[in-house]
Amino acid sequence: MELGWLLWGAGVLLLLHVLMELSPAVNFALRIGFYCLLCVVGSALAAPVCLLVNGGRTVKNMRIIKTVVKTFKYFFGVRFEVKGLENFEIEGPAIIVSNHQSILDMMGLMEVLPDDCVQVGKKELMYAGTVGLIIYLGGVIFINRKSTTSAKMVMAEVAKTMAADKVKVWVYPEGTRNCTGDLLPFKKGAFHLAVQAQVPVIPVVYSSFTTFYNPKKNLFTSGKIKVEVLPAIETKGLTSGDVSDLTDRCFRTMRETLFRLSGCPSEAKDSS
Ligand SMILES: CCCCCCCC/C=C\CCCCCCCC(=O)SCCNC(=O)CCNC(=O)[C@H](O)C(C)(C)COP(=O)(O)OP(=O)(O)OC[C@H]1O[C@@H](n2cnc3c(N)ncnc32)[C@H](O)[C@@H]1OP(=O)(O)O
Ligand SMILES: CCCCCCCC/C=C\CCCCCCCC(=O)OC[C@@H](O)COP(=O)(O)O
Repeated sequence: MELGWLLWGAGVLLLLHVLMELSPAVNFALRIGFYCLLCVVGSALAAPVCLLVNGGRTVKNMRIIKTVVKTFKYFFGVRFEVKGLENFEIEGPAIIVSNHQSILDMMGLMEVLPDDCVQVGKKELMYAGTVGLIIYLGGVIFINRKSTTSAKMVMAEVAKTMAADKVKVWVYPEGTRNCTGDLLPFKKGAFHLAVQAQVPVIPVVYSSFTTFYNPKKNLFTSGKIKVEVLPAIETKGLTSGDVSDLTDRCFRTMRETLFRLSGCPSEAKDSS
């Protein structure tokens, strides 16, 4: 009886292995599926711990979430090379802006996430089962991207509470995932927020994943991601009239850094 089960198990594993060898699409789907499974199971395990330790929705839960997510990279052979962490050492609130390539960014996010920092996320994530629950417990700010008015209202509220709660806020200013090796134009919400709260903007750039991760080509192998935390950009004294300039300045600095870290400026520019 037990031998039967063992043989079945071995058979299924062998079949999966053969399928993965034969078909890049299956290989890719299984690896991404495994990533999602890790997220779902990790969240299910972390949620009760968050509730027991911190009692509910609070940014303190991010430490627990971070501990769990930081183990994921070992399953996929993803390595991080981080520079400039000292630029996070700013007392009190700040807006952190970074590029967003894939759902895999959650690993990169947790790799460098400073204490007392919440992210801005689309509200649909709240309904992603246990992942939605853990994101809620971590204090993520949910916005409705389809309604600029309501998103702006949420962000204005955040500007008011940032100083009181002394939290940093992490925004993906591209507003969506983008895995082309270039940046999408930045939305202005993050920069309005920084100016309204008169707090610095800290750009963070992740090198392009294109060499080891490309959903269109079913590519997902091991690889190295370079991360650089750039010096803070002050916003003291800026007004809403300066937001466009601030956005452009940040965009240009981050784009240059992206190309430098990815080591293939011409290729990245071509694909834009
Ligand atoms: C234990 C195991 C666990 C495993 C599981 C892992 C869990 C990990 C745990 C935890 C991590 C959680 C991580 C979550 C990650 C989520 C990622 C996402 O979901 S990314 C998508 C959503 N994020 C964004 O979209 C933000 C960026 N977007 C913005 O900031 C936009 O600006 C937004 C949404 C506020 C408005 O977007 P518009 O599409 O309407 O575009 P615009 O051009 O920016 O705004 C239109 C006009 O409104 C003005 N405006 C915008 N914001 C304003 C403001 N606050 N005040 C005044 N005017 C404003 C602008 O200046 C513009 O006007 P003029 O064109 O310049 O005239
Ligand atoms: C028992 C419940 C069953 C529910 C199944 C839920 C499945 C969820 C599984 C895994 C999710 C893992 C992803 C972790 C969080 C990813 C955050 C993220 O990167 O969101 C994308 C968003 O930034 C941009 O959205 P779009 O590029 O505009 O789209």
